[in-house]
Amino acid sequence: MVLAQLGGSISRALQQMSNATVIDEKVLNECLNEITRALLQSDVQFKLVRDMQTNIKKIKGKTSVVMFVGLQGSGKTTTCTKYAYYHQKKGWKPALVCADTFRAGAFDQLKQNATKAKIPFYGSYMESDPVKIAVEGVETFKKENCDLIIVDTSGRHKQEAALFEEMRQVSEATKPDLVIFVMDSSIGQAAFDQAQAFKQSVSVGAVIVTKMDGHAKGGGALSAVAATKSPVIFIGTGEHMDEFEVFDVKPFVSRLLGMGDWSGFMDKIHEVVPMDQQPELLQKLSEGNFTLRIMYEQFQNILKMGPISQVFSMLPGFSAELMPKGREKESQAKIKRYMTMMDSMTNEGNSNPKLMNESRMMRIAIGSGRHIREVMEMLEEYKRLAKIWSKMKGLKIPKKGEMSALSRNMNAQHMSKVLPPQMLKQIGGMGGLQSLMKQMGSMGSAKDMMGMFGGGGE
Ligand SMILES: Nc1nc2c(ncn2[C@@H]2O[C@H](COP(=O)(O)OP(=O)(O)OP(=O)(O)O)[C@@H](O)[C@H]2O)c(=O)[nH]1
Repeated sequence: MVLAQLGGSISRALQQMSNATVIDEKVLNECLNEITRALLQSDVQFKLVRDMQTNIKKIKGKTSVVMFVGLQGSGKTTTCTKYAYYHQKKGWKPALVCADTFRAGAFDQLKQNATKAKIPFYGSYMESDPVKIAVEGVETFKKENCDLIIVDTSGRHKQEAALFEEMRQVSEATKPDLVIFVMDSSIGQAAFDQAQAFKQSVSVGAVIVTKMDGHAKGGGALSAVAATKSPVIFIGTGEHMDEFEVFDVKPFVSRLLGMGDWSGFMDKIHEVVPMDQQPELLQKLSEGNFTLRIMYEQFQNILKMGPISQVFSMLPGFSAELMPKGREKESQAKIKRYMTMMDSMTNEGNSNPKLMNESRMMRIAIGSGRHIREVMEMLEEYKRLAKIWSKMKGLKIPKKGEMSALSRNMNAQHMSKVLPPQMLKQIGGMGGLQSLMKQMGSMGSAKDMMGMFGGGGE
């Protein structure tokens, strides 16, 4: 098995496991068996593989201590609860410790969040020593057999010596398996220095970017990743407990580039559109040409492929608005109706929507036996889709099999143009950016393993 295949098999096995709602013995065994098979096929020594299996199983029963660090207001406390809640849903037994004695109200906030999520918490109104609270909290929850103990630490408005000293002491006393640096997506270029300062005090092993629901694109995350040499594992997308997503590099990069999820789009084209139609479709899209004909053909593909609900969501724009969930039948009928009107449009001799006027619309309506209102609705739908698909203009058409590498390279190239030069320099120029994105891309499936296997530190 070549290295790329081995990597693929392992990623798939990990991804399957991270998709599971509860990671129990069975899910873990399936994942390990899958990895074992791939390693053996790659001629890795049997003894090595067996030892790996045993070691991973041993670590699984161990309690993980995860310490959160970040500046005040970065969203640390909120993120601690989100992280705990996320893992609770996956079958973990998390607990929260509030070692933030600096901000009045921090304990109340954590207590309130934890109570809402039914997660045990520990803190004190009287004790002013964060190290003492952290140690007591971790010990208490270890005794209670919690397997994920999350320690929230103090923040400050800016990086200052007292904060870092406190963090260092808490870390030394609690010996976390993973330290997570929480950063606000809007900090921009300050991210590098900030993340580096934290990394110099404690061994940051992962980054979480908060407030991605706002206007900020989160470009600073790249600097934080470069400074801490650690992956982004989650993003915060709102104030609520479940507004928390596993980090996915493609939409993140697309957002940075302001292009929508077009690299995912390329993969989707390959899934949905028949092979022989792909080059022509991509060619037309790269010319910025989303015609009614293309819309018609994609409708045909969708209707042919069924079950419609699964296929639909694969093409950009064709999902939420055109076909709300649970109303597949209605949507299918709507598509057929649109197609009849489009047929009548072509029969009428001119299918250019730009040349549409009321009398033409009326003729199309009569020709297809529909109401003029429906013709207008269909044209509106066309405009909406054309707008989404017009983003594909200028797209380079990859050869078969080059998809991932190409989208990665293009992303890096595009990104090097939109990133502030100073940030690009910090990251290590174009070469640094490319390897950073590769690193980010390969993190996908490893992220859930981090807490689990106690990794993440240096
Ligand atoms: N919109 C949005 N708001 C968020 C997100 N994460 C946190 N917040 C909000 O950001 C504000 C600050 O969050 P906290 O969790 O209190 O910040 P903190 O970093 O713990 O602050 P200190 O405890 O003082 O260090 C709160 O109003 C949160 O509700 C997010 O992903 N999106």
